[in-house]
Amino acid sequence: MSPDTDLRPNFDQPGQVAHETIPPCLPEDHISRQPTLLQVQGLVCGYGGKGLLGPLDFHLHQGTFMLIEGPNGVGKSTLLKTLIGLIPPVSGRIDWSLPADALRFVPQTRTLDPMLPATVFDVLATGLHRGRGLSALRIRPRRTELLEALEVVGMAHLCDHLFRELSEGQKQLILLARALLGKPRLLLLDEPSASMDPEREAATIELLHGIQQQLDVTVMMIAHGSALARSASSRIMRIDRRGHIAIEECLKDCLDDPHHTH
Ligand SMILES: Nc1ncnc2c1ncn2[C@@H]1O[C@H](COP(=O)(O)OP(=O)(O)OP(=O)(O)O)[C@@H](O)[C@H]1O
Repeated sequence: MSPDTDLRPNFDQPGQVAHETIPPCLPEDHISRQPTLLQVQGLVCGYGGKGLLGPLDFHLHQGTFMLIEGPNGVGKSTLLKTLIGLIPPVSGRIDWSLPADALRFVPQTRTLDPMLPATVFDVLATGLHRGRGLSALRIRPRRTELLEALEVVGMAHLCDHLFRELSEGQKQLILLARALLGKPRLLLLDEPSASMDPEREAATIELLHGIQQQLDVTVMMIAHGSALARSASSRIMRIDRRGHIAIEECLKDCLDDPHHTH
């Protein structure tokens, strides 16, 4: 992130966070003129060769804020994990046109080891690891760099605390700070505000919206029924109980996309 760009929302004064909807600021035809970062064709996601979701066809332009909604258990997390290669697709194609290290995934905190003997600093430092194995762990992070990322989410005071002793909402903010290290071009977030109070949730979505608008970072985020998240979004993917998707364009610019409903 550019040090000149102050995206800090009102984390310190939660009572003053505005709850009005966030106006989409991009010009109407701006997004469809942006490069396509992701093209998905006939994708079926699932486990052990058995389909859970799909077939899905959609694309993602740079600069999009895409919200993914759907009932529990339909496969939203499975979809994100399949897109980033953590789960092999049952069938179909996933074509990224940006390097893997430009993507950052923010998992649900409940998927993490509750006994993890790491401080917030340690967890954040893993956001700088590149490559595989022990060589990836030998990185010596600069404390100031990590503190700057923590300041963006209002958590710098927790830098030396044990990660496992934080609240779930605080953990979510730490994982978000970790995702902001380096220069991500795409953030994939699995319910980043699930455990947050309304003020923190509003500040987090305001922060993500600011990152998307000012740094041209593309966002793909799972969230359950958040009106604020909807208002920040330029596309909403709804997954129904049969594993089918419908994509709503919140700006008129993408309506020429032949894959926009399924
Ligand atoms: N490793 C796995 N092996 C087999 N099945 C799995 C695995 N992980 C998840 N599932 C199953 O896949 C289905 C979809 O799970 P997933 O977590 O993707 O749903 P979701 O839509 O993200 O749900 P929620 O909104 O509750 O987070 C669930 O029935 C789940 O039990």
